[in-house]
Amino acid sequence: MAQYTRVSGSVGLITLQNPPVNALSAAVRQGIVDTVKRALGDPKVKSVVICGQNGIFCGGADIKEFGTNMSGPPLVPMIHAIEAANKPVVAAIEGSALGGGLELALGCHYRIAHSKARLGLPEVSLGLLPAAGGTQRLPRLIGVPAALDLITTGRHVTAAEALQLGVVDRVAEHSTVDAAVKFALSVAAKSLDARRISTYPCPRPSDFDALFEGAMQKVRQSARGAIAPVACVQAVRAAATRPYLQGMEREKELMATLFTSGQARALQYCFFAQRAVSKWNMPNGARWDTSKPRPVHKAAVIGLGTMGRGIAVALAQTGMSVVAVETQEKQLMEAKQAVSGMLERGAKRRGLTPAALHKISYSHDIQAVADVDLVIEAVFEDMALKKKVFQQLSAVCKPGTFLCTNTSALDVDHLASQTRNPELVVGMHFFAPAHVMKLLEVVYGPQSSPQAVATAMQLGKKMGKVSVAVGNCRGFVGNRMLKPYIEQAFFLLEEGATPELVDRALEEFGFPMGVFRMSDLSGLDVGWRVRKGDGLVESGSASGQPTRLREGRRYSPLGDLLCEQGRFGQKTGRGWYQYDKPGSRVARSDPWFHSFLEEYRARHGLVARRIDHQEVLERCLYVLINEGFRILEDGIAAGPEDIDIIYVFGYGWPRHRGGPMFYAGMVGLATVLERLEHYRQAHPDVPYLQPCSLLRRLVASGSPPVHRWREVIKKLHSQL
Ligand SMILES: CC/C=C/CC(=O)SCCNC(=O)CCNC(=O)[C@H](O)C(C)(C)COP(=O)(O)OP(=O)(O)OC[C@H]1O[C@@H](n2cnc3c(N)ncnc32)[C@H](O)[C@@H]1OP(=O)(O)O
Repeated sequence: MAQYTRVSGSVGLITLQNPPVNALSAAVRQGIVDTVKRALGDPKVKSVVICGQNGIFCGGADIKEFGTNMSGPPLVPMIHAIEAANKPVVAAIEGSALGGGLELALGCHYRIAHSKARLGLPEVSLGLLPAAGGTQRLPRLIGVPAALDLITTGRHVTAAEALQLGVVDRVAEHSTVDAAVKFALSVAAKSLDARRISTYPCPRPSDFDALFEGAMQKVRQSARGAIAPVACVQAVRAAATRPYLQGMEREKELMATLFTSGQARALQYCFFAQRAVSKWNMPNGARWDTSKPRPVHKAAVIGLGTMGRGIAVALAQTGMSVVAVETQEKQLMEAKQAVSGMLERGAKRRGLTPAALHKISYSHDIQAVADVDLVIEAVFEDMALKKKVFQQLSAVCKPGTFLCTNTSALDVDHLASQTRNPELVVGMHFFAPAHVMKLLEVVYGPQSSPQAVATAMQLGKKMGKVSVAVGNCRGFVGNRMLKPYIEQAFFLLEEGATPELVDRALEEFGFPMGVFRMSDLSGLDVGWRVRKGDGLVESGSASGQPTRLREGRRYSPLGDLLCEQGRFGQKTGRGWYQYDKPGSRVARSDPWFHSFLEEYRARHGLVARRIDHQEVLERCLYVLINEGFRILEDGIAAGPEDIDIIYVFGYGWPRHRGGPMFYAGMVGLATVLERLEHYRQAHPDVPYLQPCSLLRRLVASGSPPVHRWREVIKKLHSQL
């Protein structure tokens, strides 16, 4: 809806009203059409201001309407009518002007933004393009290079940057509506000839062809198969090469392809899934809206290895006081330097002074954490060591301190049992580098209090993370699903694939790195240590031939054999690939590994066969998805959205494919089930290929869309 009033005698004030973000729903669009008509027809009104209720101008088109039978007046003629008005129309931008919201403002003759407002055309992140004239007006207003940047990245700009770019005419420090009304009074009698952006010529840069070729190359590289960024470049190119109305036709044509695409559905699903995971609930009924977090003013990090350093940086950047503890003097000194460097670089990037530097105090004594509100333990991944740390923390910390562990797989309940107050213990599983990666798994056990979960979730949000609450099990959600995925990749090598082939298939699917390049980056020794701990590793050099079965299950010792040779990946300059030197990042095919693989196959009587990309994807991805269904069945994740967000934000799953569970729905659950059954028959010694009963049940109930899986899961749990 839109409210109409007349203010200051001659200004028609139109207020968009659709909480929480004044999205342009059918009712709002109708409201704008009606109120604009009223203002233009009122002889007492000499100029018009459009603003939004509750301090936010407009969050764009109503995304919930996409995929429905959209009714109500369309945006394009509505904005044209505003631009064509014979009375000045001023947009008063507070909070956000995004997508269709900014396009509406670009149709106005003037734009005034509050200094804290943010503006942008984020349609690309929803698999769309700004199709209400955004791709045609913005380049005319601010030039092609700047428009290309904003439209292809979807980034939000501050009011200051918007002013510098020429997106807005003025920035207001106090009431934007008051400033806009005052301004509207002052321009009431002025000619509008030079204020209609669609009439501007689009400036044609001298390096036109190189600019567009470069832009196209850039989006193709970074988009990894996403179609919207490519369409955005094409639409802006049309602005620079065609008259306005023809450009609008091209914009419409490109949007038509995007609007109904699977990628747009996937990206819009991700938008809502990201918001859904913040509304967490636990199997015991505790929920986000009934559990109050406790404020954290001072936090501590124990252990300043790579993870601890990143966590300390992320904590300090929230502005809170941080105590960083490392018992080894040398490591402490190195960490101090590294953390300061990270904070300084971070502040420089954001154009700030590194105030967070002074928020961190360092100590080698665990007693230093006595007065903190929350501790994050990030010592070496070793249960005995972590147990000891938790016993100490329980004795040292003031009553009520939350004790969190950054373990990536160990049993959080077991650590909780080492403390006097297990209800205060949760996992906070960060991803490396912890100050950069957006994902945080908040792991609760049966004893974790709702307040502990709420506090960890809120702290994660404060640290800029996308936090997902998950239950406690080996590897939690992300790493638990990764295990069968990696295992399949190893098996594919045994059967005839190469690391290059497997990685290419996964990278063409959209992962930034295939499984082997990723393994080289994170270090082969990490998994080796875990497998050793699990008693899976048999020494190959001693027996000459480690077996390929463990307790009746197929096992590939390939990773163990490479580790025995000291091939730990990038850090040693050798892994699944070779590198120019230790630490170098460019993976090159390694003839040594290829002959090693051939010898290995010969030794085990394995005959290499031709493996294609489809098999790589089906085996690696469907087995990971199958484990996702088991996780849902076990109640470790509350819904498919939680799993998808973990994979999109923590594991490089291509966002335009919506996350593994959404992808399964797109492929068709019956197809996933059939292919798993097929591979299970071919590999009866791989239990992970056994389709999970939830998947069978979903297929039996007609493969409902992903947003209806929770009903089936609920029914399943109530029957258990
Ligand atoms: C015809 C096709 C035309 C397309 C052009 C477009 O305009 S496409 C839409 C472009 N707009 C966007 O992409 C903006 C999306 N929204 C945001 O980025 C943020 O919500 C915000 C506006 C910056 C506000 O952020 P904040 O953190 O304050 O709130 P939330 O993100 O949690 O959102 C609050 C609730 O509002 C819902 N919501 C937000 N934007 C929209 C929208 N455009 N349409 C519908 N719903 C929207 C969001 O889902 C939250 O809902 P809850 O139910 O409370 O979870």
